[in-house]
Amino acid sequence: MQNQQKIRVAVRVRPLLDLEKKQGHSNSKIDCNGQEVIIKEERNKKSYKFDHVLPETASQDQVFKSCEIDQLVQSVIEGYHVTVFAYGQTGSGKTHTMEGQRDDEGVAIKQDGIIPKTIHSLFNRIKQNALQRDFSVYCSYLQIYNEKIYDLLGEASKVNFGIQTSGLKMRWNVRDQFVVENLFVYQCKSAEEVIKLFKLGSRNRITASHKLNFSSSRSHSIFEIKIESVDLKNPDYFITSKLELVDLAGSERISLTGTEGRQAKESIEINKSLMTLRQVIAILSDANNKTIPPYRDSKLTSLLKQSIGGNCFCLMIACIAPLDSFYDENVSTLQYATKAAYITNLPMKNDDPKLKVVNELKQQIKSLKAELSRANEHIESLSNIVQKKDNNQSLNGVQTRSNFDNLLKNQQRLLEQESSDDDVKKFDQVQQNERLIDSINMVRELLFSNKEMREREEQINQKCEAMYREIQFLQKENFELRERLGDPDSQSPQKRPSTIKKNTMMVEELGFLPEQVTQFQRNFQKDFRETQSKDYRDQQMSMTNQNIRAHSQRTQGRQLPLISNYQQNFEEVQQDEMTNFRRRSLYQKQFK
Ligand SMILES: Nc1ncnc2c1ncn2[C@@H]1O[C@H](COP(=O)(O)OP(=O)(O)OP(=O)(O)O)[C@@H](O)[C@H]1O
Repeated sequence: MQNQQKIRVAVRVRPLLDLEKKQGHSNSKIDCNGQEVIIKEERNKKSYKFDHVLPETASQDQVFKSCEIDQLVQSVIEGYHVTVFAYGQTGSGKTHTMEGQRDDEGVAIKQDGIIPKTIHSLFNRIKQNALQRDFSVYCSYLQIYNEKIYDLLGEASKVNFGIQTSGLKMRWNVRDQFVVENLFVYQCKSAEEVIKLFKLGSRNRITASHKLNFSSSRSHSIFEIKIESVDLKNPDYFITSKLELVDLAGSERISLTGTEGRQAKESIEINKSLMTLRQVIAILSDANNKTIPPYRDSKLTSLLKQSIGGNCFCLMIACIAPLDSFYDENVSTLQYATKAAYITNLPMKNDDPKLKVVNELKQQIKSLKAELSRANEHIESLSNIVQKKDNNQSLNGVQTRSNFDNLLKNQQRLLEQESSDDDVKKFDQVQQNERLIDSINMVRELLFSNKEMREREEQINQKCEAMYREIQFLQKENFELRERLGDPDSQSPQKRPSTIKKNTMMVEELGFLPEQVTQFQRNFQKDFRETQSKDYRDQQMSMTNQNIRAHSQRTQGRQLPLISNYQQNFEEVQQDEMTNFRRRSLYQKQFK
């Protein structure tokens, strides 16, 4: 098929770290030769080929260029979904490749990785296309930790992480497949804004130290950038696409990482979800295997369903490290990377779903019109037969559907005045007339239901637009509220919560004017500086978090009924289509 695309696979070998060199390790195990990776063990030598091979000397820039990520960004601009994910064992360099080099807090600060480079590339492309299309960019960031989903940009932070134990819910949606409910989505105007959010989320991501990695990610993370664009010349042409940048937690053997207690439990969960991912890859890569891939067995595979074996352009970056102890895991990584390269995706342009429904309905109306004109012709020929048979009756050319009533009357008259001489002839005539009357009624019903469908379509379009406006309004409201609350993200953790608490109370509960709020803020900050009590700050912090959570639930909760309304309407239209279809088949049967 024309649009089929294999998952592209790149392998990156990380260099030995200083500490590893000091410990006496050397890289005699892995060689890169063009598109080939050769991995050696004693006398064994295994060789694997990939789309891109990045040796240990490859810089972050070279990785970005060799993997042709700029082209993927262009695909997103054109309306295709794109996923880039890093895979490999713990400590193999996934986070370094995706984010860059981390500081002690786990935030990438040096050697920008794929994510920041991609964000810059995206905004450059948006600039280049700004004269043709109007773009809106939205971001969200989540982590899957111990098989639960947490919002890295919402109220889930390291500070109150323990409170959000139940995680966010995942919901099945016919169009987008699995979606996470109540995930914070931010509209961003510049690359800097997106990067700021990304860094904030990364800081909230859970990391821990173990024997193989000083700053090991304990969760899978998905940073999603959604792009909507409208053609400036043709505002009806609306496309939406998403770019998912995924940094998986690394598979790990507890015997090597030396993890215990909570970390050991994390290892088990990480390995379980990666096992499901491997199963999905193995099934999809084997054309003879007809088993249904077990996407639903883990949150990770559910959320990556569209990316692996779905409708996205997908790039997998398999990371390996040149250490003896990594040999088995490296071989396993290379084997799954080889399998992934066999998986076929079917990237599709994501035109506006609203537009799609409208086009489908237009198509349906067109085919109903064609059927109707065929029915008219049929009626006309039947009328001619009837006319010929009854010389005393003149039907005066029943030709179009506007003459249905005349036809009906004439046929009834015909029935009443039928000569009684020939009983057999009369019986035929009666039957024919009955059929004719039935068909006319049926055509009428079809016309009527067509009209109803058009009205319904119009209503749905209006509802869609209203809902869309409402969602945008809510997002804007959320964003503004956060900003008004003193941009908690840019403040130090000690200062942030109490300011938020004060602002939240003022704005939400008391309903002060903005100038009053600003004055209160100033007073409060002064009060706060004078208040040295740590207990007081802790108490304020927890109250603030509760307020933000309550507000977020309230605003996001308002979107759900709208969405369910929309779904209900959509189902009703589908029901109507079914009824129409049945009517048409009945009608066709009648004339066979
Ligand atoms: N290409 C590279 N050049 C220099 N240092 C690297 C490179 N790749 C990885 N590193 C270093 O190796 C260490 C482990 O890398 P990283 O944290 O990215 O591994 P990971 O695969 O994300 O591990 P985990 O799954 O445990 O999170 C880090 O100190 C990182 O800075």
